[in-house]
Amino acid sequence: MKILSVEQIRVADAYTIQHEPIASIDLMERASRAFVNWFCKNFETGNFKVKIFCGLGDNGGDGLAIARMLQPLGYDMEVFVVKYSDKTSENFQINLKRLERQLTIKYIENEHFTLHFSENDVIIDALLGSGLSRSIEGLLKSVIENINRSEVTIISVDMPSGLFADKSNNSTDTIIKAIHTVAFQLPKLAFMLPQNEEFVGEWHIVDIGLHKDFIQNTETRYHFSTPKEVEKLIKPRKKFSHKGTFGHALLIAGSHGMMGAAVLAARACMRSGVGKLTVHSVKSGLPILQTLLPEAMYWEAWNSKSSDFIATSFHVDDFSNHFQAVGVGPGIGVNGIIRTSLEKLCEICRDLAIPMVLDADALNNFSTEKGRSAINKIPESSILTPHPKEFRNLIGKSWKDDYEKLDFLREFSVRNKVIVCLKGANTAVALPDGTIHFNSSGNAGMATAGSGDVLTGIITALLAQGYEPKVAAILGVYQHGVAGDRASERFGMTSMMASDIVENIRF
Ligand SMILES: NC(=O)C1=CN([C@@H]2O[C@H](COP(=O)(O)OP(=O)(O)OC[C@H]3O[C@@H](n4cnc5c(N)ncnc54)[C@H](OP(=O)(O)O)[C@@H]3O)[C@@H](O)[C@H]2O)[C@@H](O)CC1
Ligand SMILES: [K+]
Repeated sequence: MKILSVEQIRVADAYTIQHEPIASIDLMERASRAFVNWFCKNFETGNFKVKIFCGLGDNGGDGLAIARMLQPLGYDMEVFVVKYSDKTSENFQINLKRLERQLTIKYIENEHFTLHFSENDVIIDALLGSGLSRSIEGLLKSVIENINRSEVTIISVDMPSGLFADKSNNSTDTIIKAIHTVAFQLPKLAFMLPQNEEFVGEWHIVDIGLHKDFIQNTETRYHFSTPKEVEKLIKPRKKFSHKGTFGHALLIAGSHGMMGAAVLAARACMRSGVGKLTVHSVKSGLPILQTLLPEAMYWEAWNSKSSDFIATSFHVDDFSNHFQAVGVGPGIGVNGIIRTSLEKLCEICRDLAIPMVLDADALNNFSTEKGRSAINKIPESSILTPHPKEFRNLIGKSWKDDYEKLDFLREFSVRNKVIVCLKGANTAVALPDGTIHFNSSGNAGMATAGSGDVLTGIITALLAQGYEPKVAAILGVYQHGVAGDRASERFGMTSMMASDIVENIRF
């Protein structure tokens, strides 16, 4: 699903009006109806009051139409219009007249207002939507502060009022803190970013019938990977396939005391459909791995200078005609010898066109001063899976906000021609073509030790099975999240562990 900018949505709106064709006020009616349908499904009538706060633009117009539609359905309504300006939109005016025939509207015109909220109230926020052009001040600010203090359920129409859809707010800005945001047609970039979580709450999309041709033909750098879109990427298994069909993966993981990382990645790899798996790790890991994962083969770090970590001088002959994918990093440790091994490994994979996943310590080894100058050795189209701190170390600089983080992410991915999965809620998968794809699955319970190792295993398995790197990254991140969601259903977010994620992988 595309994420369009405010400007693009405005054009989509105009295009729909012209080409469907539909009158602007009727499109507003359709949008409001879509909101009402969502609302009725989620909030049955009962012992509560719905308090709608309307601004003076089209978001306010939506609010007035919503009030008109909800009242006959049995909701106890109270409608407030905040008169912060003399300017109103035409659709607002039309809907004001329509509603005045049905309900008494209360006006908030100056700072001398008092609002009373009771516990069960539900507030619908239709003060400002995508037309926000500056930080909120004055009367609107006072009203929003009052609403936020109420601690009742707040539902925002299209946008939490005061939040910019595709750029950063100032840290001191006044913004509605919604529990739910019901957005029209497409999500906004702001919804994807951790910094906005407290304002957006849980977000939902309702279809308002914006013109499909326009959306299809509009270019955007941001996408939200919906379950439907991603699940289509899974290749069905054919009846006459054999283990060779699904590739042989090599996982380079673990060190003395860090064998759990290797086990998690390896188990996830096997659960994700790889034909054969070899794990390359330290000698002391052999009994651990062979006991916990008899399905995998073991390749001992054969000339390591220390038995504690992998420091193999990789040789091309060990790879050619052997492996279809290499995943490297979980628990391997960081030092100059390991980095040299990694550089050699990158060289071999590049020469033999073996796709790679680099995670955790593989990335940390490229995050030292010397390491950073060797980043160009990572083969094109490799998949890197850092969490934000690893990414910060990799690029050697911090970002001032989540928007700048996305810029750095895109820059890094385009410059190095690699795919970067920046882990977090809505993991952002940055492709070398400059696009960023946000993931839709997963939960906060996945922020637990070993969760990243599981992802490495999943993506490595997909690469070995011949999935294109960008598909492997988007699909792998999604399936990892789905497995995490299943694990949290069973154990709860607090109690789930990375091995529960592995056991819930299902392709
Ligand atoms: N997209 C679609 O297809 C559809 C969209 N629809 C709806 O339209 C909404 C967008 O409507 P909109 O453009 O009228 O913007 P909205 O946010 O209501 O207010 C703009 C007004 O507020 C003003 N203003 C701005 N910032 C301000 C501030 N800080 N403090 C005070 N004032 C401020 C601004 O004034 P100005 O910047 O010009 O001075 C202008 O007068 C969208 O979110 C959705 O709900 C649906 O109805 C149908 C389909
Ligand atoms: K709003």
